[in-house]
Amino acid sequence: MDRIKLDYSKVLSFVGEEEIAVQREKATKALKDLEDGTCKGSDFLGWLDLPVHITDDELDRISACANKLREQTDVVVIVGIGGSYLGAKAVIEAMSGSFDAYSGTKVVFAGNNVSEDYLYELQAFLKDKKFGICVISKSGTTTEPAVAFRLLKDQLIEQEGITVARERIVAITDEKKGALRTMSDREGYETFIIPDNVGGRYSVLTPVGLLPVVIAGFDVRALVKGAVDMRAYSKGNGAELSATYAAVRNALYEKGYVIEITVNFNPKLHYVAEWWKQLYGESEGKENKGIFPASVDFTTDLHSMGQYIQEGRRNLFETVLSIDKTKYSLQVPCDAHDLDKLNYLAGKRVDEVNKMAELGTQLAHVDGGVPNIRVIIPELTEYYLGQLFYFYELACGISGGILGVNTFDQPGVEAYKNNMFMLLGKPGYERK
Ligand SMILES: O=P(O)(O)OC[C@H]1O[C@H](O)[C@H](O)[C@@H](O)[C@@H]1O
Repeated sequence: MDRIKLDYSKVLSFVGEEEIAVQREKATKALKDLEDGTCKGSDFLGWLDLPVHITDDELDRISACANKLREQTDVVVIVGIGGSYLGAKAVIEAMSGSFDAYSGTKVVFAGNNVSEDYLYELQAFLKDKKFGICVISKSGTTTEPAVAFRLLKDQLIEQEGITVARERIVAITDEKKGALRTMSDREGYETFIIPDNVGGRYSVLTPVGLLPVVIAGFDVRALVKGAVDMRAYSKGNGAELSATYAAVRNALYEKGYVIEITVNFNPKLHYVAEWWKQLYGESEGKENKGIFPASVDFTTDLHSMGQYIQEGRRNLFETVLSIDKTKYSLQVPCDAHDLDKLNYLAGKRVDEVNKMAELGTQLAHVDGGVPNIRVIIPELTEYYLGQLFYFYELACGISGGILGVNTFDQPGVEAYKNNMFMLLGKPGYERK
């Protein structure tokens, strides 16, 4: 098997190797603190060895539950928000055919917003369908999934009766605490546990990510294997991969490049970037510090955001998720009249056009003052996604350590919740 690679040659005209070396030294220390369990937030380091500890028995149980739901239903609604949906969504979007949604997919998502129209339309879509619910919440008390779950549970009971509804609901939550745990125990739902020492945004390789991926029909064992291999690699010299990414981005940050845009040239990676945004945004954005994580889909956004990136304020850098090999092959056809003047491309692979767009964009943006990192992914498969997740998780742990923050908490997320609870009249929040 190949491995994902990093190319940071196109940052070297913006930061010198000696500046990166300073950050590299900090990265080495941050990595050691992670491995020794002496970093800030060390109660949440369960993700470090998580892939290695996933047993065949656990995967069998996940598969059995997923297969049962697949057999009994036409649609499964994955209810969750933030870390309780983005990892699964990232894998499912990356692995699904682009038009699967139109031919009837097995998995839909809810509980990641409180849009009345979205929920209404979802309920209308599920009417008269055989559906199941996979409700995911580590805390078991998050408002968005709780509201969606209440609505969907009622609908399921109404459509199927209480006994069938109970069989079609699976909950992924804390082992002991939270409203979802209490409800699951009381109703007798099948449950899977999110370990205490794994935070939501680091939970993609727990049942939180794994169960929905199997429900959607993808190869979870390959996903785990990719992460296991990356973990094994990072125990030796391979830690360089994550440490280097962390060091380079911090060297750029020190020079005023405070926005990192993750770029893809394949729309299937859109939600990988969304997952990455939560991972880095919640981990680093605190104490008035941190790189702001943004993302764009190219070439689509070259026709909109491209202008700003090329010529706007020079405080951003790009990290391109570059896929080496496409799954399929398609050539630009020759046209006898050539009215569109495209015959110069005739016979070329569409991917060659895409690759030249990628290279052309990189050169233009570097010329325009935007440092460029490339994360090279051999192929878009579950295996390499597993590698990519672990690479980014480890790099985030290191990067937060370099920055000096507690990478594993998210105290700032509570502020809006408290206001919303007060405004909605939740008991106990009046005085706030
Ligand atoms: O899994 P839950 O407890 O429902 O949390 C879902 C998400 O919402 C929270 O507010 C946090 O900001 C996220 O880190 C978390 O992933």
